[in-house]
Amino acid sequence: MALPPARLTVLSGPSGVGKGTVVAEVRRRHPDVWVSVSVTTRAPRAGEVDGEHYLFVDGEHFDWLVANDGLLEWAEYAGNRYGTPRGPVEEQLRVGLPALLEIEMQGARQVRASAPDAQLVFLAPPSFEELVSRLTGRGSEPPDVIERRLAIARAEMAAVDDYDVVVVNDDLARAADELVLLLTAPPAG
Ligand SMILES: Nc1nc2c(ncn2[C@@H]2O[C@H](COP(=O)(O)OP(=O)(O)O)[C@@H](O)[C@H]2O)c(=O)[nH]1
Ligand SMILES: Nc1ncnc2c1ncn2[C@@H]1O[C@H](COP(=O)(O)OP(=O)(O)O)[C@@H](O)[C@H]1O
Repeated sequence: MALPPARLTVLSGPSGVGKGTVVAEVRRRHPDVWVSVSVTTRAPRAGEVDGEHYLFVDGEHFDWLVANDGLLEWAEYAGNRYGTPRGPVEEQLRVGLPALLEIEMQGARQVRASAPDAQLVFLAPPSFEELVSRLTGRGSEPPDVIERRLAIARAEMAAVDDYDVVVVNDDLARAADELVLLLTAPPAG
């Protein structure tokens, strides 16, 4: 009997909603869940490890990856570029295993266009006020960067209908459980 096709799942949501926290919780409970490591031109934050949180590259390296079709999708976000290395995702799906991308909205749309079977999950905050408080409380960005991210967040919240599923990140454990179920759910149809 043929195995069901492996699923590509995209998790998006506004900055500060808790994408990184939910994905970390999923991996803590299920270390076997495979999550793509993106390349970015953004500078590492304190505590971020090259090759683990991101592959930190300069603009020239990023250009080279784009020119050589090395990225499955990429986007500019708040003044930096981010992209998903194509090879590891394709290999994961080729051997029949689920793959998770944690990326922003423009990238999610590119994935939808190139892989119509991909499942798009939107991680939503319990309220906009809670989003502001999480983003401010994280303390990793100066006020002007927070303002810029909140402006993008408003647009992102308005695009929720583009997604297949909405997971509300109120209770961390519940949100992580929901995401695990979605990752392993067979594709519809
Ligand atoms: N399109 C795209 N977006 C990405 C990728 N990697 C990360 N992002 C998104 O880029 C945005 C900014 O990421 P980051 O600077 O790490 O900030 P944070 O998500 O607020 O902690 C977030 O919405 C990420 O989901 C990628 O490979 N492609
Ligand atoms: N379910 C939750 N309840 C309360 N705080 C949360 C929850 N999930 C995440 N946070 C907090 O919100 C802040 C932003 O989370 P983070 O994972 O960095 O967001 P993102 O990756 O979406 O930008 C962090 O300080 C994190 O501890």
